[in-house]
Amino acid sequence: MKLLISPINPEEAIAAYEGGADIVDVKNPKEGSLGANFPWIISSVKESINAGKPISATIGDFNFKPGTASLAALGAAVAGADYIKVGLYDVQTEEQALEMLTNITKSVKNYDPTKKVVASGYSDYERINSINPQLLPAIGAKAGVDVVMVDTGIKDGRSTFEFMDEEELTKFTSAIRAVGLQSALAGTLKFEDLPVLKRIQPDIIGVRGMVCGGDRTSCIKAELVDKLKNEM
Ligand SMILES: O=C[C@H](O)COP(=O)(O)O
Repeated sequence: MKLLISPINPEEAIAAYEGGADIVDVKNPKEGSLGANFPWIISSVKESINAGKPISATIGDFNFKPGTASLAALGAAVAGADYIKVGLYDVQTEEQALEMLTNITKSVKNYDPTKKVVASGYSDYERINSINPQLLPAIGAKAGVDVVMVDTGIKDGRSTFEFMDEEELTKFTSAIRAVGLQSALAGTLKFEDLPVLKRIQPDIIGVRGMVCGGDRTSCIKAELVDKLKNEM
């Protein structure tokens, strides 16, 4: 399993990097679960770790706006992100998800085919009226994305494990593997979730709150990233 850590600025990115993060994921929690940060923050995070690890950037919790999302995705790629992550938040149907992901992927890969697109659904999809993430492996494969993920849409302390149990998450990651893509799990993961995460074996786990000491509005601590990396 690779470890994706979500800093909000270069200082936190250095802590994530020094603690041993495999992917440094720039986001802006003030604008939502997968809130987008500014292009200059993405670039400065990349510089701060001297491009020592891949950079990921979230482009937002999107509604059905394929054009806006494609332009945002290109912006993140130009700013230096190696992984471009989109949240299918106010997207309800398979047709909408496919149109979003196909155009985002085209926009990113036309610019640089080595960049990776991450399609994120939400484990708490029922409370935000979003698409069921179990539909995303097939849609993601059709659209040409690289990674399919789940996170929580509402950051109120409830974990992905409260909305999807081990069996559902195993089904999700197996379906992703079966179509040749990588899987990522996130959403208020905790140290005590590590045994079940090791059984599920996603390719990537994504965290913030866990390495801030439990409060995601606090800051990332290198020693907690290091502890997590060791326990993984
Ligand atoms: O991509 C990962 C998210 O930032 C997870 O954040 P969280 O662990 O605070 O839910």
